[in-house]
Amino acid sequence: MHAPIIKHIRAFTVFGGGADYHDQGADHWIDDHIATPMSRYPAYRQSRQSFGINVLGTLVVELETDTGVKGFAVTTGGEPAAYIVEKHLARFVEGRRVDEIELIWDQMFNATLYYGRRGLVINAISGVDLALWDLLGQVRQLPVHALIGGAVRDEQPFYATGARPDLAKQMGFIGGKLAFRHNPLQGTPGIRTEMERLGQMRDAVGPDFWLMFDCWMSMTVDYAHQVAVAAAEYDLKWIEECLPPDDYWGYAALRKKLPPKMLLTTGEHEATRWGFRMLLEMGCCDFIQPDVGWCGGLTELLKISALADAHNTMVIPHGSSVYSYHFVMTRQNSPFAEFLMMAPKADNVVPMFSPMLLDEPVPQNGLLHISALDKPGFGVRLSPDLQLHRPYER
Ligand SMILES: C[C@H](O)[C@H](O)[C@@H](O)[C@@H](O)C(=O)O
Ligand SMILES: [Mg+2]
Repeated sequence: MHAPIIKHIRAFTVFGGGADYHDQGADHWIDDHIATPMSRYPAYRQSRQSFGINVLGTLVVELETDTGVKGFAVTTGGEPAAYIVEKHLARFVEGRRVDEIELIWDQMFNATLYYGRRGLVINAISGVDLALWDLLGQVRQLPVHALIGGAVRDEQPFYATGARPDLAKQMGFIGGKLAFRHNPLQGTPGIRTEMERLGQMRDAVGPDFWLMFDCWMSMTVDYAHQVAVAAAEYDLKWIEECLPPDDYWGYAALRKKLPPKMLLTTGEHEATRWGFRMLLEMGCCDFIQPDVGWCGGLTELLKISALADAHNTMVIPHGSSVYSYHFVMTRQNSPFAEFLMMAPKADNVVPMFSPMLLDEPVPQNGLLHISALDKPGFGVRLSPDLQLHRPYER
């Protein structure tokens, strides 16, 4: 069968939620005193937007074939990522067949190796890769999960990340992940305050509902160890991304001295199979959490997943809407997934990349059924109401 040729790739930017989901309005739980590596500076403790967490905005990558079929994807990256797509990556995409995804990925990665390897460049490559998978699904009229081996389960359970694990339990989620809000400089008093919150949540949700802390790269090994020891009393299930992504040695040391049963997780700011090989081979964590929009896209996540499986390690992707839902449905070592509560008070379920995607599915009673992912590609459409800007039009 003749595979259509990709005639155009276009890179747009847009602000206001969506893939850059930290780009929210005021009074949102996701920007309320959450500890970060910048928390050592009091001026940057109240709001992550104050130090620029939402400075990039969303990158929208659109592909169009010579037969007029379109595919798209969104990720974090904004205008600098759009520059990389239009000025550098486009030459490896335009003129290729829609089914040359591996070849395109290899050329994009190796052509940017001298300045890429992780971060923004890999975000841009991820955006192109996800758009390629969406386009292939549109051309073949198949959902992405059917292109990568098919579902291994009928429905997928989710835990919820947000300020209200007590409400998440009522909504049917299997666990609740709280954002940690104190940093090492706030010492024991800060830990005490967090344990009061954790204890109240444990009382509210009972003994079996999972409770976790997300620490967003904000701690030292010693402080993370103190937090873990204190949180063991409340049966914290895992402590997440407590150290900077490059501190593989710190993660390995911390993991050796965590309380029994408590898991150590990380990976959302790691990239490519090589970065995750470091995490796996150095024994940094109990399971990995790649973001499919930041780690290299679906093509790379499939490689990362196989490597993790060989290490008997689960892959629980960082919340990334439909771009990870299709993936987790097809992997035995991804038995549950994350859902980020994007309602400002974390008190109801709204689509994660709202308001950018039409037909974006959400878990119902904490579960996503495979039938919710039956449309071609990733099964979503770009909202026509978006103010798209193409900064580097060719
Ligand atoms: C809730 C965390 O602070 C981050 O905002 C979140 O994006 C990420 O770390 C997560 O695991 O969901
Ligand atoms: Mg996290």
